[in-house]
Amino acid sequence: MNFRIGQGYDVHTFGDGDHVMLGGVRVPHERGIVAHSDGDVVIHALCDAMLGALALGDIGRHFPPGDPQWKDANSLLFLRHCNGLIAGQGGWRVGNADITVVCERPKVGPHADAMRALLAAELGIGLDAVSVKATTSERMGFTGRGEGIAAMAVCLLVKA
Ligand SMILES: Nc1ccn([C@@H]2O[C@H](COP(=O)(O)O)[C@@H](O)[C@H]2O)c(=O)n1
Ligand SMILES: C[C@@]1(CO)OP(=O)(O)OP(=O)(O)OC[C@H]1O
Repeated sequence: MNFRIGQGYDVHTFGDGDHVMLGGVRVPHERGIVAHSDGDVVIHALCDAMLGALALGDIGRHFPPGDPQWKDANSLLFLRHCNGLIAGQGGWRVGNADITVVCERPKVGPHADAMRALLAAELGIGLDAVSVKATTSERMGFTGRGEGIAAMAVCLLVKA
């Protein structure tokens, strides 16, 4: 078995709106997200981790932020594309992924299992191979002040 590891990080600011997309799940919130796509920081961080594991650049290289075709795009499209990309590099797949969301609110915990199920299904891997966690910043910094939301992802790619 061959292994590669990658990490990813993404941040978006809160803006007008009534929900945030996290891990493909619509989470009700009194703010929305400012982004070119749907601004799903969980998926963006995961895509960057998958791309990084094979040194394939980053999400902005594959889906340029100025490209109108990605306006309001569902980020699951990006994940599907990245999963196909790594498979096409000789048969890599995600062995497991571990994601941490950083925000004071919304509460992520009640939605984490739905995110895990969606991401695992999209990647074609087991539920136990996808972890979604959350933490606050104890009211410090930009996430602590509620200005934005961040996510970090680590993933292991495996190939027989
Ligand atoms: N947006 C968030 C933030 C945190 N949680 C859950 O609360 C726990 C405690 O967070 P601390 O930052 O005080 O350590 C954390 O372990 C998560 O279970 C959450 O669901 N959503
Ligand atoms: C996802 C893309 C797609 O245009 O744009 P955004 O939704 O703004 O997200 P970001 O993580 O800032 O940049 C990456 C872009 O590829």
